[in-house]
Amino acid sequence: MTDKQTHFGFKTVNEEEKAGKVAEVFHSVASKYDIMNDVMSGGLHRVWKHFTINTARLKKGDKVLDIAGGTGDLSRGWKKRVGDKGEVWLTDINSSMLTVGRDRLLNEGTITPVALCDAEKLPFPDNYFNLVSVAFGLRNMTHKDQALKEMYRVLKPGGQLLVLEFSKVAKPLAPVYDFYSFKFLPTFGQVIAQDAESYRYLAESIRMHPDQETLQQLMYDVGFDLVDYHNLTAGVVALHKGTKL
Ligand SMILES: C[S@@+](CC[C@H](N)C(=O)[O-])C[C@H]1O[C@@H](n2cnc3c(N)ncnc32)[C@H](O)[C@@H]1O
Repeated sequence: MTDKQTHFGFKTVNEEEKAGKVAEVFHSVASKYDIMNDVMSGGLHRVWKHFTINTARLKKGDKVLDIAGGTGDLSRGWKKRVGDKGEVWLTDINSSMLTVGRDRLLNEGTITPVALCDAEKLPFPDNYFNLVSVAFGLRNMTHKDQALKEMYRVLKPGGQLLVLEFSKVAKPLAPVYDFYSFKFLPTFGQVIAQDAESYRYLAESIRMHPDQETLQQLMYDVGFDLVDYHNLTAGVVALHKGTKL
């Protein structure tokens, strides 16, 4: 792999191709995204997100940026935490995912601003947010370091970044997890979303994502302090926390 190439699942692609390929995945799955999440994780994604929302250092009136927010699960939780005086931005690079998220929040009576934007080039001022979150999004970004730098830039001093992402599962579980990921996920994808390929990408992209310690180091490298992580479901997922001092 040259330094102008990157991973798209197990494939090596030119860097400028990756965002387009990721976009195809999420345009394709947007309408079935929520039901697929429940089926694939047996509802566990709700527990992981609940844990994330409860972990955050937030108070009423705070400002929160939900990056790669998709269908809005975290944004909804953030809005409850910060109240009507707070500000929660639901953002995503993908118009299909963002439209589903915006409509869903509006239908539930959650009024919150929405922005279509790339995490690697955030359209927000420096030192603005008390909290930035990214759930299951970092894995899909071409330049993770650039995206993390942007998250750091828009946080206020004292602000917190929360990264919820698939991670490296505990060794004894790996064979079962691999069997499930590569045999069952594409089949669920085919039956429910008529798209096996996107769910094969999901399984592959998880394997190519940095493990717990590597992501922790990446966060330190871009400037975060007090970086630690909490494994959930034996490391299927990890919640990384970092603070901008
Ligand atoms: C698996 S979904 C996660 C959605 C939501 N956060 C959740 O936890 O259910 C990943 C999201 O990342 C978004 N995404 C991928 N690359 C991105 C980028 N460079 N900037 C912003 N969003 C991105 C996709 O469009 C997609 O909506």
